[in-house]
Amino acid sequence: MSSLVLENLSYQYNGTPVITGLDLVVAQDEIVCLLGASGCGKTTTLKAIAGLLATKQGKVFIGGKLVSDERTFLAPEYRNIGMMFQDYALFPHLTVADNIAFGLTKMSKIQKQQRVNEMLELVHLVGCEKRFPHQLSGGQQQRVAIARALAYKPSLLLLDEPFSNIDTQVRFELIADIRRIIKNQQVSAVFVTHSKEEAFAFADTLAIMDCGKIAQQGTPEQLFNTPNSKVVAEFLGQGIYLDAEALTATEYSTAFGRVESLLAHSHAKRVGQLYVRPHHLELTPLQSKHSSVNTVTVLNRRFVGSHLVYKVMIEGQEIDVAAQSGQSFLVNEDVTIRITPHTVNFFAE
Ligand SMILES: Nc1ncnc2c1ncn2[C@@H]1O[C@H](COP(=O)(O)OP(=O)(O)OP(=O)(O)O)[C@@H](O)[C@H]1O
Repeated sequence: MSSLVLENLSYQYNGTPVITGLDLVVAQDEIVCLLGASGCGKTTTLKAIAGLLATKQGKVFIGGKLVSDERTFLAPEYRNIGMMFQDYALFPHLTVADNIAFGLTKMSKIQKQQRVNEMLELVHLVGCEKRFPHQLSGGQQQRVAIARALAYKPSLLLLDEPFSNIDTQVRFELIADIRRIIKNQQVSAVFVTHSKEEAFAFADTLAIMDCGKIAQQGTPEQLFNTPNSKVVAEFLGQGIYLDAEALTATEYSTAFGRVESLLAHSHAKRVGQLYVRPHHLELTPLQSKHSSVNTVTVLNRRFVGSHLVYKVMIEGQEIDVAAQSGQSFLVNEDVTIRITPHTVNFFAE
């Protein structure tokens, strides 16, 4: 059974549509990340799932139970969800232990103590139970927040930008840690972030939002390699578009020569654009002194530790291309560019 199902969900703020017929399925124990441009409706979707706002159009099912439709509205406290929202920070006047125990209203004192101890162990904060939030680091505070959200064993966890206040140096360690904790508790989660890197590190699947709907849902690899639309491709890639014509199921003609696809595609329309990412491009020393279609000029070079990155201009669009090992080009040097065989993203016009 799915942990969460949103069916044709819509919501408007003062007559302005924000969510428009959104469908989403979250499987048991799955961590799904809602990603999308600022203002596309991610937090609104999370609030609708939580019951922090009432959606009258569409259905919300949590653990198979209908919690919201045009006639039904179950208040947040009856939805069996744990929340880790930025606005739901820790209570500053309560100790770590009391923060974790806050939602455990139906338990005896001994049961509460046991559960708090279990949670402290889970989040590696044994010994910190008497401290107050201001006596903890940002990462430790987030661990208390996740312990509090998980303490009453919710079936679904909702996380809104939980890592945005954490220093980048420790952020990815914390993400790995919290992912481990969630997986250990076998709970499903919906997570909202602006950051692709956080989403890749934390989620099992990504759901890219656009125009109030889910444009595509899948694993990071699926979305990265086979985006179903330009919106998804652009959201995950730093690529450029090249005019192209599909010659066969695996071959395309561009101004930069023929491009081979490692995956066959069927095409209803042959004319369109290829979305080409930096790692599909290869620079080599100029093969001929006479300028050819495959010649570009190095605009800029940048050392990034393990290799050099060159900025070049292709059909009026700038793109960064990583150098092959041992290669070195100068700024203003003309070089030959090649599009290597890859799983092409072709969008017909
Ligand atoms: N209480 C409100 N009243 C009116 N409009 C609102 C309200 N809350 C949000 N909005 C608008 O609804 C749209 C979606 O907001 P939402 O916060 O869901 O977006 P988001 O994708 O989470 O954005 P961000 O990534 O910037 O946090 C935005 O245009 C926002 O200005």
